[in-house]
Amino acid sequence: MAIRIGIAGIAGRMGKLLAEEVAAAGAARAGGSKRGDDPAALFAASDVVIDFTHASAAIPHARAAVAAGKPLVLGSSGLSAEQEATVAEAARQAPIVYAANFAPGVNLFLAIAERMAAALPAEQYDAEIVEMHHRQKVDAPSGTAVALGRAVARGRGTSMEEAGIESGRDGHTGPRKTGAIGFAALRGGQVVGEHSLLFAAASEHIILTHKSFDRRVYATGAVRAALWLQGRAPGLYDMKHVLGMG
Ligand SMILES: NC(=O)C1=CN([C@@H]2O[C@H](COP(=O)(O)OP(=O)(O)OC[C@H]3O[C@@H](n4cnc5c(N)ncnc54)[C@H](OP(=O)(O)O)[C@@H]3O)[C@@H](O)[C@H]2O)C=CC1
Ligand SMILES: O=C(O)C1=N[C@H](C(=O)O)C[C@H](O)C1
Repeated sequence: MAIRIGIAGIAGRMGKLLAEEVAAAGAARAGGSKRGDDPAALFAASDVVIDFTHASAAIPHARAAVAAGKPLVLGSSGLSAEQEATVAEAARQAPIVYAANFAPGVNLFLAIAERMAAALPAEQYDAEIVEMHHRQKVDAPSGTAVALGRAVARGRGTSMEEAGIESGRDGHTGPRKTGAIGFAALRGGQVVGEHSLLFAAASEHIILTHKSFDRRVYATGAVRAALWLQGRAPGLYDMKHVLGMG
C-alpha cells in the first residue's frame, strides 16, 4: 500500500515541490496543511509528515508527531536553541529526521568541513562561512551555514558557543578573535542556496563552495527521508543517516 505523506505548508515554495516529489516517488499524498491548520489533523491522515514551513511551527509539529506516534521530517531553518531542544526531546518518543539541508552534496560538504577543521589549526586558519539566498528568505545565517559552523567546531573539538562566533560585522569591531567562526549572509534575487567555507591563513586560503541550482534537490531528499523513516525506532536522525553516511 502506498505510504501517505502529509505536507505541512503545501502552498509554499518547498511545499509545492514536495507534493510533486511525493507523486513522483509513487507515494500517496495524505494531504497538505496551510498556516493555521491543526497539525494533529495532518498527522491523523498521514503515515509521516514533512514540515518545511517556519521555525515557529517546529514545536507544534514535533508534539503532534509524539501524540500521533508517527514520524516527522523537519526541514525548517532558524530554530532557536529552545526549539531545537524541544524537537530533540520529542525525538525520544517519535522518529524525527531534522536536517539543515537535504541535498546530498551539502551533507558530504559537512563531513569534509569537519575533517578540514580537524586538520587545520584554529590558531592559524580563520574559518569564515558565507552564504547567499533568495530575497524572500526570512532567517540568517541559513540553517546550512549554522550546520557548517557546528561541523567546524566539532572538527576542532569544541562547540560554536565555546569557539565564539563573529556574525554581521559592522563598525568598530576590533580585530578578529582567534578561533572564532565567522558568518556573512547575502540576500538577493532568486538564488536557491550557495554556501562557502573559507579557511584563511597568512599565506594560503582554502575555499569550498556548494551551489544549489534547483530547490527540487531538497524535496527529493526530504521524500527519501520520509520513506526511510518507515518502521524506524524513535530517535533524532540526520540526513547523513538517511544517506548512509552516519
Ligand atoms: N532543510 C532544507 O534542505 C531546506 C529548508 N528550507 C526551509 O524550509 C522553510 C520553508 O521554506 P520555503 O518553502 O522557501 O518558504 P515559503 O515561505 O515559500 O513557504 C512556507 C510555507 O509555510 C507556511 N507557514 C509559514 N509559517 C507557518 C507556521 N507558523 N505554521 C504553519 N505553516 C506556516 C506558509 O504559509 P503562508 O503562505 O500562509 O505564509 C507557506 O505555505 C524555511 O525555513 C527554509 O529555510 C528550505 C529549503 C531547503
Ligand atoms: O530558505 C531556503 O531557501 C533554504 N534554506 C535552508 C537553509 O537555511 O540552510 C537550506 C537551503 O540553503 C535553502
